[in-house]
Amino acid sequence: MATILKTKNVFLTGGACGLGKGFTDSLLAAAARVIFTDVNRTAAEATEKEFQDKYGKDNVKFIECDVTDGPKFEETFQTAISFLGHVDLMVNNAGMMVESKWERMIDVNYKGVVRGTLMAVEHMRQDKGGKGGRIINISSEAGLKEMIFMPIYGGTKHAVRCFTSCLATAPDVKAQGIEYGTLCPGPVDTDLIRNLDETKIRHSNLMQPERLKERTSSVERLQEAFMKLVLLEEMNKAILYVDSKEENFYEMKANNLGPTWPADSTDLSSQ
Ligand SMILES: NC(=O)c1ccc[n+]([C@@H]2O[C@H](COP(=O)([O-])OP(=O)(O)OC[C@H]3O[C@@H](n4cnc5c(N)ncnc54)[C@H](O)[C@@H]3O)[C@@H](O)[C@H]2O)c1
Ligand SMILES: CCCCC[C@H](O)/C=C/C=C\C/C=C\C/C=C\CCCC(=O)O
Repeated sequence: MATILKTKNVFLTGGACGLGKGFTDSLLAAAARVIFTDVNRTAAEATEKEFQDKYGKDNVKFIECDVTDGPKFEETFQTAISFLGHVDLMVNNAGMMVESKWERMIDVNYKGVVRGTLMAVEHMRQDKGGKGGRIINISSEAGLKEMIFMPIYGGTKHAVRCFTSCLATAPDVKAQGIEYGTLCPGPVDTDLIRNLDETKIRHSNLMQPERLKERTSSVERLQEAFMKLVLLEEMNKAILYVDSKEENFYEMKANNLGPTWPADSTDLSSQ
């Protein structure tokens, strides 16, 4: 795997725990170099040490940064560029699911992803002197369907999917030399879905823990799906939906989800 990674210099948000930690592990195992951020310093420092021992000190570094803090996020991204030379894979993963903290959740889950994406685009775009690259944003099954338990979380995840797919189908995408992909996991066994009470989701009395358990994937399964996305020969417009019930992953393309307007504006760029 080490030799076929197109993108080796990675910036990932929310890498201390859960999926972000899993994705970082898989990228490092494939010989990438990763800078990851998080707000949880204690967990992140333990993760940094674990990965530095496993993959070498020069290959992974943690920088404390909250994705809702614009100036700090910008400064952290510039530090990452100095450390790596350039960033060619941006993974906007940091997220939370606490319906009662809905303003914070919109800031983290949507504004944090938009901020990270726009920063990476400015750095990567070949039509402005960059080297190109890939941007993967983490949405959710709740970004594809309406889930009564999580209307605001789901709204942020629909927004992430829509935003990413709009950029992927824009007329200047080829000139930018950037590919945009979205990962949409169903429930995964991380802290995000533990202790689901009324502060975290709505109608928690209707949530049947055994049914949730049946539908829950392991972090390892999501690592496999993530690497499938990373290793696609052509990734632009890909939306990878991971359902725990199926053996396979569902790969969709941005404009397979429904009509877009214009139908696909990337076609307009060649006219
Ligand atoms: N676990 C699931 O069922 C599931 C399903 C679909 C999508 N997702 C998405 O996957 C992503 C990762 O979630 P997870 O399940 O690993 O959750 P998690 O809670 O285990 O990990 C999230 C990480 O993000 C960090 N983080 C939170 N707010 C941050 C901020 N403002 N700035 C920087 N870092 C921050 C946390 O400290 C934590 O380390 C999220 O975007 C989540 O919405 C999770
Ligand atoms: C409550 C799980 C939160 C997971 C959030 C994550 O982003 C993924 C969401 C995708 C689907 C979650 C939707 C519903 C939960 C699944 C099964 C619950 C079964 C509920 C029941 O029938 O009791």
